[in-house]
Amino acid sequence: MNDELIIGLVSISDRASGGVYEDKGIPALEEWLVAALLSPWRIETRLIPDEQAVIEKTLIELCDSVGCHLVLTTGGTGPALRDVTPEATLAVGHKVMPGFGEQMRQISLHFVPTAILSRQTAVIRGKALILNLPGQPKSIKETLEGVKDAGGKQLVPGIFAAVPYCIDLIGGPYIETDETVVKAFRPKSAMRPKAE
Ligand SMILES: Nc1ncnc2c1ncn2[C@@H]1O[C@H](COP(=O)(O)OP(=O)(O)OP(=O)(O)O)[C@@H](O)[C@H]1O
Ligand SMILES: Nc1nc2c(c(=O)[nH]1)N[C@H]1C(S)=C(S)[C@@H](COP(=O)(O)O)O[C@H]1N2
Repeated sequence: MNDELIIGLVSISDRASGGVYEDKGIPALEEWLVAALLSPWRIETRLIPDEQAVIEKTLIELCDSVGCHLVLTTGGTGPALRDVTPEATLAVGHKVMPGFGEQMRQISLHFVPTAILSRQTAVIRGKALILNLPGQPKSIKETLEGVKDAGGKQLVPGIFAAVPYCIDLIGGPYIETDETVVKAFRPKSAMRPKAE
């Protein structure tokens, strides 16, 4: 089916990939996507260590060979010596998309003061959008969905709000979301009537 969104999920963790602890990154990403996406999608997953060459090779394979439209990474974006996910992402990108990292830090500051230690970025490689998310499994939902008050009112939009239109612009499938999880923003001219 050619309107199916192919999503690469990459968990970058020395300890999870080495079997020291169970990987919670990929399950957290998948669980969030199940709740958020209404249009057809499938995932390709990779669990790898914090090695720049391995991260670059994995991102290139997912974009160029698997044909992912969207690649979400988790982990390796802090200041520690082995945290090199942003460097690998920038090395394989054709265009830098700095707004995603800026928005993630805005969101995360509502949860932790150490959000300023995060170096998440995003790039376009060919027809794929690659997005870095923080490593803490709970931060995946926080950054994708944004900040809501106790009544569910959106205070700061999540970064996923901008993903469907970005994928439209790079020639990928039309993504529809569950608005109670995340509302996709598109200009009126780019909206399609909702499927009944
Ligand atoms: N894939 C994962 N599964 C479960 N917990 C994780 C995972 N990645 C990170 N975490 C948790 O989030 C914290 C911050 O993530 P970060 O990417 O900075 O990991 P780290 O401290 O560099 O260690 P490692 O690369 O070995 O996971 C970790 O210390 C760990 O508690
Ligand atoms: N939403 C959210 N963002 C967050 C965090 C968090 O707990 N929640 N942790 C911060 C911390 S402590 C660090 S070091 C950076 C980088 O995280 P990473 O190395 O796990 O990718 O993300 C930050 N962003």
